[in-house]
Amino acid sequence: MGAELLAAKGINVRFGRLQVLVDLDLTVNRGELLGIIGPNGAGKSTLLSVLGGTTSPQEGKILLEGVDITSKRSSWRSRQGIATSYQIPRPFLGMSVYENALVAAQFAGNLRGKEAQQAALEAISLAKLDGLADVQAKNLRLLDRKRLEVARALASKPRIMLLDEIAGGLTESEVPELLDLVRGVLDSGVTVVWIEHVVHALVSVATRMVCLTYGSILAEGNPHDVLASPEVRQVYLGIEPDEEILDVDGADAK
Ligand SMILES: Nc1ncnc2c1ncn2[C@@H]1O[C@H](COP(=O)(O)OP(=O)(O)OP(=O)(O)O)[C@@H](O)[C@H]1O
Repeated sequence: MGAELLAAKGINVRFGRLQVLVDLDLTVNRGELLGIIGPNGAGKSTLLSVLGGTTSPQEGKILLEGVDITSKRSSWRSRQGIATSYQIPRPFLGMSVYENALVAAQFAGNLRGKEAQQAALEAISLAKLDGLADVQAKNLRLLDRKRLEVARALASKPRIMLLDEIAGGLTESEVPELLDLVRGVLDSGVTVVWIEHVVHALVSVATRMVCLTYGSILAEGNPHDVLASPEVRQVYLGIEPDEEILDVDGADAK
């Protein structure tokens, strides 16, 4: 089996007259954590939704292990192991953590009976929510809702997980806990694609990084090399090539 798990080939997406993805090629390799960064409006979420099947490209193909799945809906893709976790956690608020994971196992993962129950329990355990299994989702703090969102994706027994800005809204002290969770997902054998504006978080776990701008790939490779490249510094971080980085996270760098 080759390294390529999921691939986008020659993807073009237009919303009316706005071209959001331009002849985009992207490969996701088995076992990697591919981080995707880029300025607002670069097309990152659109790319993730094209991979997950909620947006159809006007041109191009999506391949899963070399098989063309471009015409397949997101529900079909989730049953084939492509799970998506969105920026805003949206569990069923009136259901418990366990019930939410179970529903995901049944509907996203197409699992039944004991197998679904087992998948839900394993997902809850990996997401470190064991002690909260009976708590209603509406009573969880934000970090635990994020955990639940990852648990719901895990319960479908995915091969690949697409994460869209899941660190958003967390405090600095909560981010390391989320990183531990994502590392755990990766260590369990799930390939991860993670879009994130919290770059320092992403760079600490990503095994490869892509910087997107105006719907095209500006740079890709080792995360530290990508962040250090003059093009990325200028376009994404707003730093001129000969300017020293004083405070990448602060307003001074903008
Ligand atoms: N369904 C849609 N209809 C019309 N325009 C859209 C739609 N979805 C996205 N866009 C536009 O496409 C462009 C790219 O959006 P996208 O959300 O993919 O960018 P992004 O890189 O994820 O941005 P951000 O970092 O701000 O989330 C934006 O100009 C956005 O307004």
